[in-house]
Order: sequence, then structure tokens, then C-alpha cells
Amino acid sequence: MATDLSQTSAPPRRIGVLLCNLGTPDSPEPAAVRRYLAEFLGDRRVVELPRLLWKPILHGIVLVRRPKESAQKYRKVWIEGEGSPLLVYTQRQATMLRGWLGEAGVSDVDVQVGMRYGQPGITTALEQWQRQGIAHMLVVPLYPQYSGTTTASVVDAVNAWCGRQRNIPALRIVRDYATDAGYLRALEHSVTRHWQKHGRPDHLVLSFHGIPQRNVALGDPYAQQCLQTAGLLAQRLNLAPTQYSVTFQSRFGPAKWLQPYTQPTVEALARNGIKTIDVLCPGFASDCLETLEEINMEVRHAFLANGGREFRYIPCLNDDPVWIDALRNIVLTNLAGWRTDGASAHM
Ligand SMILES: C=CC1=C(C)c2cc3[nH]c(cc4nc(cc5[nH]c(cc1n2)c(C)c5CCC(=O)O)C(CCC(=O)O)=C4C)c(C)c3C=C
Ligand SMILES: [Fe+2]
Ligand SMILES: [Fe+2]
Repeated sequence: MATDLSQTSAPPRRIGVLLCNLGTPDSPEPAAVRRYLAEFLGDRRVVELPRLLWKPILHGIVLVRRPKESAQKYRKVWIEGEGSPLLVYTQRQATMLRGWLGEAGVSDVDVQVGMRYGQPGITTALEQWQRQGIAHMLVVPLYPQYSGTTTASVVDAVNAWCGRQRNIPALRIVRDYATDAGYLRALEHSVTRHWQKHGRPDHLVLSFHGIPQRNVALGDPYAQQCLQTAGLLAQRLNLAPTQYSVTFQSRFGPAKWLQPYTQPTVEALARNGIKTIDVLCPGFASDCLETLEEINMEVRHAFLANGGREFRYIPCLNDDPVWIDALRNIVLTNLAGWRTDGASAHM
């Protein structure tokens, strides 16, 4: 029988899934880093200081000094011929998720990357889907633990785009996945795989990105969610409280951030005779500057300089198949109803 391929090829995609992360500079050069930091640190969700106070500091001090220093750090982690690790891994996650959804017979879903700051921005995919008539969109901020500084800022960007549309799509957002079983299983798997290869350490450090203590005092649930993730993971790994620590990294500015801080903690571990530590960053969906440079270079150096013997960094989930499987489940769960009840009937 003659087959008209134009009729039997994939049906039109009806749902858009947007994988969001923080974003990264276009290149490891001071000018690109300055543009990125200006957008990032100009966001009121990130720095809550009064604008009259913050703008002169940002433009007069931070954006004068930091771009050059940060560019040097970005150069150390940049993936030759591919780009910034954060963007490279997020794109791999999108490519794998797209393929895996296709294999599972889900052909009506498109997956794109949207970075909150820098390129490709959040509106790039939304605009494209809007033009294609895709009227159902699921936003997945790749922040396991909710914070106003990150997750809410992604929502702000989506809402700002909606504010410019006459005909807005049906929208859903994955608010957090700090206690999701698949996410925890993927973390557990990456640790046990590492232990099978290298043996157990004296101590495991679970390092999360910090936020100002003030945000938590004002109701940000981030710290609580980090402790939940850490507690559940420790349970799965059968760790006693003395065998691991939960710490917070990447402090920015003079205010008090969540404590204990990562670097002083590992220095104290080394001084107290701990010889081997494993460090995992469960709050980062992808390796990036903050894990590859700050943790695996700076914090490593601090541990060894204080008498530690072996510092072993366990990579982020990145494109680990166990994680992509968990991500597919998170996505499919959040598409319930949209896929099965014929969302097109309402369009
Ligand atoms: C200024 C305050 C900052 C808050 C609050 C903050 C929260 C926060 N950030 C992440 C994840 C990432 N942050 C990354 C880099 C980074 N973060 C800050 C500052 C704050 N983050 C700065 C200034 C930078 C830029 C790098 C530098 O110049 O040192 C990254 C890596 C980006 C990359 O390109 O690789 C990630 C990822 C979370 C999860 C979070 C709150 C929960
Ligand atoms: Fe950050
Ligand atoms: Fe940092």
C-alpha cells in the first residue's frame, strides 16, 4: 500500500517542556561575564537590597572587579569546543529527555532549554512554541530545592512573558523535587557507584549553594528542603549523623548566609584528623562553575592544605541515565491530564 509520509510522520507537538537553569556567560571573557553578572545580580529576587543602595555598589564595585576574576575561573572549567559546563549539561539533559520521551511513545512533547540569565533565554522557547500553536507548557526549573532567589525568579520571567501575550498558554510549573524518590535514587546511585569504585571515605560532605539567612528568616523554605534532601539521602546510604555533614557554599557579599559554610567545615574536618572526604553537591542539577571550580579546585585545595589526604569530588547528576529516567518521571507526572484527555479538544 502506498503510504503518504506527510500523513504518517510524527503528529504535531502539542506540549512544550522547558528545562530551566540559572544560565551562564556566552564566553569566559570579562565582557561576557560582566553582561551575565549585570543581568543576574540586577534581579531583585537575587539581591534584595534597596535599588538606591545596590545599583551604585553593583555598577561601581562588583561589575568593575568581579568579571575579570570570574572570567579566569570560567576559563578553568570551560569545555573545549562545547562551552560552559552548565549549558552543555543542561542541553544534554534536554536532548536525552526528548529522545527518551520519544522512545516511550510520547511524541507530542517538545523539550527545550531556557536559561534565566544569558542565552538561550526563557522567552526563546516560549516565543517559538507560541508561533507553533503549542498551547500547553510545563516549566521545569532544575533546582531540586525551592528558593525565591532561583525558582521564583524563573516564574517571574515566565509571567513577564505572559504579560506581553494576548493569548497565553496553559502553564504548569514544577515547584521543587527535593524529596522526589527518583531524584533521591539517582543521588544514591551516583554515591554508591563511586564507593564501589573507590571505597568509602572517612566522611561525606553534602554541599548546597547558600542563600542569605535573612531570606530564610522571612520564609524562604530553601534551607528546610536542603536538610530534607540530605536527611533522606543519608538514610538511603545508611549513614549515621557523624558520618556526614550538610554545608552551604558560594557565599556572596558580607551578609550572613546559611551555615555551616563548606570551606571552613572541610578545613576543620582535615584538622581533626579526617583523611578522606567525598563531596557531593545535591542541589546542582549540572556541574558548573560553583562545583567544578569552587568545590573541586578551591575547597579541595583548602582540605589538602589543612592536612587532608584525599579529596574526592562526586560529579553532579548531569546526563546520568538514572537521573534522566527520574526527570522523565517528574515530567510525565506533571503532564497528567494534558496528554491523556486530549488537550487539543479544548484548543
Ligand atoms: C548574589 C547572590 C546569589 C544568590 C542568592 C544565589 C543563589 C543561588 N545560586 C544558585 C545556583 C548557581 N549559582 C551560580 C553562580 C553564581 N551565584 C552567584 C550569586 C548568588 N547565587 C554568583 C555571583 C554567581 C556567578 C559566578 C561568580 O561570578 O562567582 C551557578 C553557576 C553558574 C555557571 O555559569 O556555572 C549556579 C548553578 C542556586 C541554586 C541558588 C539558590 C538556591
Ligand atoms: Fe548562585
Ligand atoms: Fe563561587
